[in-house]
Amino acid sequence: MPGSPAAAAIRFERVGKSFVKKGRPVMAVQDVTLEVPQGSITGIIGRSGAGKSTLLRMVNGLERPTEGRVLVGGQDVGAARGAPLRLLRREVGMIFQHFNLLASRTVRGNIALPLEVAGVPRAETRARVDELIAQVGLDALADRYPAELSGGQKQRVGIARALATRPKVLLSDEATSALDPETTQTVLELLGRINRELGLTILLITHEMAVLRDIASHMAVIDAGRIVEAGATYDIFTRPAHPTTRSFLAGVTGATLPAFIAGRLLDSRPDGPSQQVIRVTFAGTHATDPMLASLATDLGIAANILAGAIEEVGTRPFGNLLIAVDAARAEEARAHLERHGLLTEVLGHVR
Ligand SMILES: Nc1ncnc2c1ncn2[C@@H]1O[C@H](COP(=O)(O)OP(=O)(O)OP(=O)(O)O)[C@@H](O)[C@H]1O
Repeated sequence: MPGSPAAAAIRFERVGKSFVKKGRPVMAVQDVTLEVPQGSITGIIGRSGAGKSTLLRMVNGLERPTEGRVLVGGQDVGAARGAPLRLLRREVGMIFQHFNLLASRTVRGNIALPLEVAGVPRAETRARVDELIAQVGLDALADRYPAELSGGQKQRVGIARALATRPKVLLSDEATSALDPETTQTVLELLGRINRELGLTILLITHEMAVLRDIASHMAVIDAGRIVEAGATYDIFTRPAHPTTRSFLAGVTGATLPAFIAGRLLDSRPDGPSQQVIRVTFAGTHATDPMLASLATDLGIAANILAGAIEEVGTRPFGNLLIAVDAARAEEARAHLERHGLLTEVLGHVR
């Protein structure tokens, strides 16, 4: 049941976290209420310093909230101490941007580490490590040292190590930020497969919208410590409500304004004849052509197409079309498009 504690793998309840920095209090996280659905891949996006790491570190008890609670599997992480906290931490694996591998240990040795710490018998550890190595596709590299591995291979070791204690939740702190685009894709695919096959809930933080587009079913946008927008990734990509979300999206949606228009774009309508530049977004596979044709035949409004692209969020398509119409008729045109289920956003005006 959505909204019930049982459906959430992680719940943030009015969470706040303040630090003292140079003698002054800094609110890193403020009044965050958020549910991470069981079995989801949920992404939190924000700029540098927005509070992403702090939020993530409260999930495994590396930081404690100064207000509110963080619940993992219904248990209050901030209130746990000693043995119960250690048990909770075993339920929460974590992977890092810079992998955090021990240089002195082989792939096998790194993956075995959390099992050794947990006091798992040697034979059992060995069998489990073999299983993990196969799971992340590192069979040929089991006896190599981190210095002999590529970034993508190191992150696979990080993932295997994080999975060793069979956690219910995996936290990912910018896990692909240090990787090239191709390697990023292979690591994201691995995370997607683990999520599906093990039913593992993944909570990731990123500053890249493309990461969310490719693997997150749910997402939240954090700005200056506060969640400004949260929901299903597809809904947010197709109907972004907050300016911060829109500015993140501007970089990843396929349709961008041609430079010769972007350079001339005015915020408000100038005096004299002008055109309004509009972004039209359509979800699903609806074609916009008939809509533009009907703009012309029904209303006699001609639209100039400036750019267009079909995007995919997960496996669901949505389209983006940038058009310019006579500013005097623009309101009518947008109302017509909206009536037919398309979303419109005014980007500006050109003379
Ligand atoms: N241990 C700490 N002591 C003092 N201030 C801190 C501490 N940890 C974080 N902060 C401050 O809290 C705010 C949020 O930091 P946080 O690292 O959570 O942001 P972030 O979104 O993860 O940024 P980045 O992407 O750069 O890592 C920043 O102003 C940061 O300086």
